[in-house]
Amino acid sequence: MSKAAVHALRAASVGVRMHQRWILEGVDVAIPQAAWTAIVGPNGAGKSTLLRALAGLQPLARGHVELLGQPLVQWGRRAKARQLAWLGQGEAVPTDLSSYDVAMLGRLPHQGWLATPSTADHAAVAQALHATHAWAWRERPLAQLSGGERQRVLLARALATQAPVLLMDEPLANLDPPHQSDWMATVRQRTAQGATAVSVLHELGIALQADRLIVMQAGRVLHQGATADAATRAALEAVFDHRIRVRWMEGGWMALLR
Ligand SMILES: Nc1ncnc2c1ncn2[C@@H]1O[C@H](COP(=O)(O)OP(=O)(O)OP(=O)(O)O)[C@@H](O)[C@H]1O
Repeated sequence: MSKAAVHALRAASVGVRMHQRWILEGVDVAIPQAAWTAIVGPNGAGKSTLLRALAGLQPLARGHVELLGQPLVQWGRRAKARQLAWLGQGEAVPTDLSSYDVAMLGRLPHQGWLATPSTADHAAVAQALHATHAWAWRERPLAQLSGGERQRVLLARALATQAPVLLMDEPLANLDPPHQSDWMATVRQRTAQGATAVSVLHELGIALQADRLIVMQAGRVLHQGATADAATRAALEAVFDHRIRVRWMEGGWMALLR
């Protein structure tokens, strides 16, 4: 198979059960490389669970997931951590660590046991903290930052990994509009360089800027496809009971509340 045909991630017949309930059922998704895919849908649709399943963080009752053409379960822990960076929701992070050291945690998969960070590690951390505009407070502990500032440091940690696949669950939580825009620019820049980004988003105006959407409803994938396709935008309106309208305005697709 050519490299271009290998998906960054693929889920086949994935089912997740929790407390005697199917949370995901019969989920098939194919996520192409070098593109930004947004996972959208109402509360409780299973978006975070799908993202966790794609990251190998969610035990599956059925089906399997492949990362870059190889079953996820066959990847070694460190090898997987170098390929796949994760930004979760409300993650427990030691808040006494400085922002710089938190971002450096993203370099762990590249470092040997007890090795001091290399020049490449420091360069990756500096680049990531600049990209999220968090460099100015690199010496401050996470505990002393606001919610949005903390989120930008956690995003820097994920970016510092420099993994080809980046999974982000509600990455815009607490970010003000300029920093949402910066996040989008960073994602576009990374995907232009060949990386793959997958993000769970509630901000539909931003999700509509993604290359592709996975539209979820009640534990199933209702639709997946290019944002440019009318069928994808119709699925988005349908999954929210037509309480939103997607319209072309000022050179882009916008979601308007009804
Ligand atoms: N630990 C758990 N035990 C039982 N049910 C769970 C658990 N975690 C999530 N669920 C249920 O699984 C379903 C999907 O949850 P998930 O967090 O994936 O949805 P989501 O689409 O990300 O929602 P939201 O938009 O509200 O963040 C929900 O009905 C939720 O109540």
